[in-house]
Amino acid sequence: MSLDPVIPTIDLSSDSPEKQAQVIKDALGSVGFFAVLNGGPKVEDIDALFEYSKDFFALPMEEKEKFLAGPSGSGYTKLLSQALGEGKRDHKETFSYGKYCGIEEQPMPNPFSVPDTIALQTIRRFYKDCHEVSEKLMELFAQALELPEDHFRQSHSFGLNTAMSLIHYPSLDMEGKKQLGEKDIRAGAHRDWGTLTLLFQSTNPSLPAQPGLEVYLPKSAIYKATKSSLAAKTTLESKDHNSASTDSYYTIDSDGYEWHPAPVPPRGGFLVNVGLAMELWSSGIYKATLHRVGFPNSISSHSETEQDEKEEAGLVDRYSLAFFVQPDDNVELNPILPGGKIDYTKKAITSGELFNTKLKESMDRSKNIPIPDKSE
Ligand SMILES: O=C(O)CCC(=O)C(=O)O
Ligand SMILES: [Fe+2]
Repeated sequence: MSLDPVIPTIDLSSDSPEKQAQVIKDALGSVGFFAVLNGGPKVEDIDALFEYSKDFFALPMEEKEKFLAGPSGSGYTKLLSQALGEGKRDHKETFSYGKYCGIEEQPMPNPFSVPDTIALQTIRRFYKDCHEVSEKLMELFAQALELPEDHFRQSHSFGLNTAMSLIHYPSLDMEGKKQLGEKDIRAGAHRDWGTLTLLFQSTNPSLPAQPGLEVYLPKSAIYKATKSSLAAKTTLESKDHNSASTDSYYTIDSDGYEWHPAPVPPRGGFLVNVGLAMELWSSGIYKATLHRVGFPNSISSHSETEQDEKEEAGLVDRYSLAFFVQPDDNVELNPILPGGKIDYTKKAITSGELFNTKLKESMDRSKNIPIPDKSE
């Protein structure tokens, strides 16, 4: 079963490993994203973490500020303090768990701060399950390139560089919606930096998933994969291509790329994409694809219920959870030569150098973007 004609799906419980590796190879060689079903963390843990996330972000600012992220990025990051893409700050706040300071030592907010509580057990189990399924995926990444199965996996120590991030994209009220600027964005267009990212959305009925993630793809990849390409093309061409870049799913630019809406996997499923470290490591065979989270379109007259209308108008908060897998700092990202051998002859960039370069770039970028004052 595929959730989307363009972004393929693997089923970890029923597809053979050969099929999984083949689907992954095709997906990462073209669109850079795929969906995973029936593997990974427990559904109840995913549901619980989204509840904790909602409670944490609802706390007063002075509480959240007690956990402000330091240089490692672990902890709380305020609304509009990051700019993943060019030109605008991201309309999101995050709480990042793990990376550098170690998951055992990190100061944690309630209810994670009390030893041996269910909350702490849940977040630790979730982190461990994500790590384990990432290891399995890295084995498949290697298998698909006919490399030894531990080629990528062995460079990722448990709990060291990998971080999970609770992400909250607050809703806008009607006034905020009216003031939405052309470039306003929930997460600016970017490529991830690491090996791979697992992306979860809440499918807990009490906190419904929100669309908004879009992947920037060559039209050829989309048309090849879409069975009724003619029907798709008609839809695309009927859009106003000059409208704001964050404004629509399927925006086409002059290079023949489109923003393709990512599917929301069903309960327990998640999306996977690769970052720049994996792109370098695989000599570009696996693609780190540009993606972003936009505000939904303006209110549609087709909305059936008040809730639909609010969702479409961006009046509902969006929560997501990302597990960013990053190789250990000293790992050299030696690329693969044609024929499958690894090129050890040149000094390759290390994972730590790559991460620090990207971190500095994003910090410099956000410093140069003024904080918007919507009251003006
Ligand atoms: O929230 C999402 O769906 C995507 C977030 C993302 O791409 C990121 O934080 O790197
Ligand atoms: Fe991302």
